[in-house]
Amino acid sequence: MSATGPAVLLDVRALSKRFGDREVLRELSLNISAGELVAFLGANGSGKSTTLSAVNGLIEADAGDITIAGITLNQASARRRAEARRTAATVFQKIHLVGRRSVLDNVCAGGFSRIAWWRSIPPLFGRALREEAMACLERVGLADRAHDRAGKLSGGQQQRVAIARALCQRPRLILADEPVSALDPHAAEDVLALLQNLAVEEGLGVAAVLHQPDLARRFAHRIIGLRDGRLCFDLPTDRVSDTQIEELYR
Ligand SMILES: Nc1ncnc2c1ncn2[C@@H]1O[C@H](COP(=O)(O)OP(=O)(O)OP(=O)(O)O)[C@@H](O)[C@H]1O
Repeated sequence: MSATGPAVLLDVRALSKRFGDREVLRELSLNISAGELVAFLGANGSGKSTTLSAVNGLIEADAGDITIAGITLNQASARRRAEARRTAATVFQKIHLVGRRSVLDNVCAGGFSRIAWWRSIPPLFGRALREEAMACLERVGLADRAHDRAGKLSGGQQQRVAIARALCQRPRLILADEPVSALDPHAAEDVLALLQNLAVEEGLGVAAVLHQPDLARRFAHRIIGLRDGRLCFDLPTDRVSDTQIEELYR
């Protein structure tokens, strides 16, 4: 925390993106600070995933600036850009674990950017990486499943493993794109409670695209509402009215 408040980990300014003749993001500006979970709500096609994809580098925006942990991507050297991108770890709805490998091996994959390529084969993972991966599993409450095959775990547990893998990247920011859409209500609550805890207890910034306004209300500190690629509102959760949320989906 600086003298002026929590560190801004993500600052997006006037981000615009077109796919063909369709304007998907229209001068979108927002930020996320350390210690907060920010939910993104909006109807299908409103630009939520495109926003996160521009931040994590899966797509390139047409205009605007993205600053991650103080590094403005389009002004930085390739090395600094890579450093900024490592600071932001992404968790997807589709979990993409290697089901036949152990939970621990899957989590180790989060640390691959820090190790020599020839060490990224499970028998060659170093002890330090395995210990760090185990610590990440402890943070998500799954250390006791470290040696099980990942494919044996429930959907909710697998998403927690994916979060542990993201943590093994040593991020300051987690970008979660529909992290609970494939989960039952109980597992969804567990995953959001975990993401909230990582924000509050560990000071990470968390951006979570959600399709469940009720979960956003319960777990997010702030809600950003998008409609047709524009910001509709960006408010602390307790100041968002039901009408504002309904209007997003009309
Ligand atoms: N790679 C792409 N090529 C062409 N159009 C795309 C591409 N990615 C997204 N779009 C379009 O951009 C618009 C915004 O998509 P985006 O996935 O960001 O919306 P969203 O708010 O996340 O929606 P959803 O809730 O359905 O996931 C949609 O109309 C989508 O079809």
